[in-house]
Amino acid sequence: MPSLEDGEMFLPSTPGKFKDKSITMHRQFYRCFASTSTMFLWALFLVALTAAYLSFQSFVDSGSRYFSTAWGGIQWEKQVRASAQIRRHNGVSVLVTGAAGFVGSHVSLALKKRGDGVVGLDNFNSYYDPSLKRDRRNLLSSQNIFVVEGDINDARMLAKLFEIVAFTHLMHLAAQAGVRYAMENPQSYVHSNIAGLVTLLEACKTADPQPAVVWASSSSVYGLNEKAPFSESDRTDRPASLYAATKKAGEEITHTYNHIYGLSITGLRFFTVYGPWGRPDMAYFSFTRNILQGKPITIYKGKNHVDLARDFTYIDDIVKGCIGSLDSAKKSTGSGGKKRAAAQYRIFNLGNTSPVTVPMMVGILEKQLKVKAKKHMLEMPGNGDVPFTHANISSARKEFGYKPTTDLQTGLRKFVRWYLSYYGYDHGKSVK
Ligand SMILES: O=C(O)[C@H]1O[C@H](OP(=O)(O)OP(=O)(O)OC[C@H]2O[C@@H](n3ccc(=O)[nH]c3=O)[C@H](O)[C@@H]2O)[C@H](O)[C@@H](O)[C@@H]1O
Repeated sequence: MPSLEDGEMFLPSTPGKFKDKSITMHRQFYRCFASTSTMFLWALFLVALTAAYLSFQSFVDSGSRYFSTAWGGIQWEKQVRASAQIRRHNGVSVLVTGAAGFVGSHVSLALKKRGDGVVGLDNFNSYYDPSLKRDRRNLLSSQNIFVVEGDINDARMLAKLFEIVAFTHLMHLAAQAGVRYAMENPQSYVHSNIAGLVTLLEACKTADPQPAVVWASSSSVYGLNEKAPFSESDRTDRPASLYAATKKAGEEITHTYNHIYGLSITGLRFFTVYGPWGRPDMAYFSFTRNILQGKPITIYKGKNHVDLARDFTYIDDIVKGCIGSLDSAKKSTGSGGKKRAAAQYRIFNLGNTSPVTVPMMVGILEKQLKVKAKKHMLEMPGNGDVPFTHANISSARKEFGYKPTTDLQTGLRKFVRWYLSYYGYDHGKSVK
């Protein structure tokens, strides 16, 4: 291939009578021109290279800003180590993601209480009032549990945590929750429940030792399943919401990490967990707030005016299920990112086994609050809801003796007592 330096290519193909002199002049001119162009091209190339480098740097910087720089440093490492310290014989050290969340905070406290090492991780996002998350965090720190402020998508931060502490277990409870919000902000589900999960599993796979992973799936994976009660072997390939689809995807994703890298995996399908320090986006919580504020509540009705029903499960029962799963989990089998032997893969329903209709749940709240609700009935919109849930829990019972003991009436009484002590009985006017 001729190059720009090859002046010959610009010469006339048929030489004329002024050939000698003019050709020499032409050659000099074209040589000069050609070398200038080459230099120009090189300069352009260097400028482009520098620009690419600079924009990459700013991308990395903005990435770490996005993940917040609230982690790192000697003091931070000291807090992580202290929090991870095991204080009982045969204890475990657990990294709890979503530790400032509803289930995460309860599980963290229960583990710490029995002498296990616990390090929390939470990004304190604003899906619901972050001040409730901060208050849960304060509760945890009063029990010497340190909650790292960070995102499960931050691979560098995760690598650092696994470098500092040889976690025996990961209790992964961080997620974008909520069935209906998925229509408003679908990307947040992909960010936390898919991308975040993969980042976390990558960190677990390379950690040495690899932790055993216990994580929160959801009863929503049963989707349009009509066979009741729901068993783990029932169909889960017809999710009704994007939330459910990301949880189902999580079950498949964790399976691949189990299969390829030897991670021990236990997925827990939670059934509408409720209780003190709960999530304000859930129906029992927002209904309580609205009833106290004298505002109307919307109660969805299924097809043919059938009442919707949920297998509401009290938080203390869920905590027992989480700890039972953790204690019965076998070790991961991989090391150095390689599987050494087949590893355990389990999925359990953690429900209450006695569904209650939403109007009955409202009736219990009215009694506890001693206020009548202003009910607004609405046909269930096509927003991802399912008509009912009902757990078969025989697998969890057999494997680690899971046995829920709190009925909805008792559980809601405890919730209402907490709600009033936290927000006050002023019809929620000073709701945080
Ligand atoms: O167990 C699960 O898998 C899921 O349980 C809950 O999801 P959901 O059962 O929909 O809980 P709520 O949002 O509290 O709704 C409970 C019931 O109240 C109904 N509802 C909700 C809101 C409302 O304004 N009106 C109303 O009638 C819903 O249709 C549903 O039947 C959680 O929000 C999910 O994160 C969790 O994964």
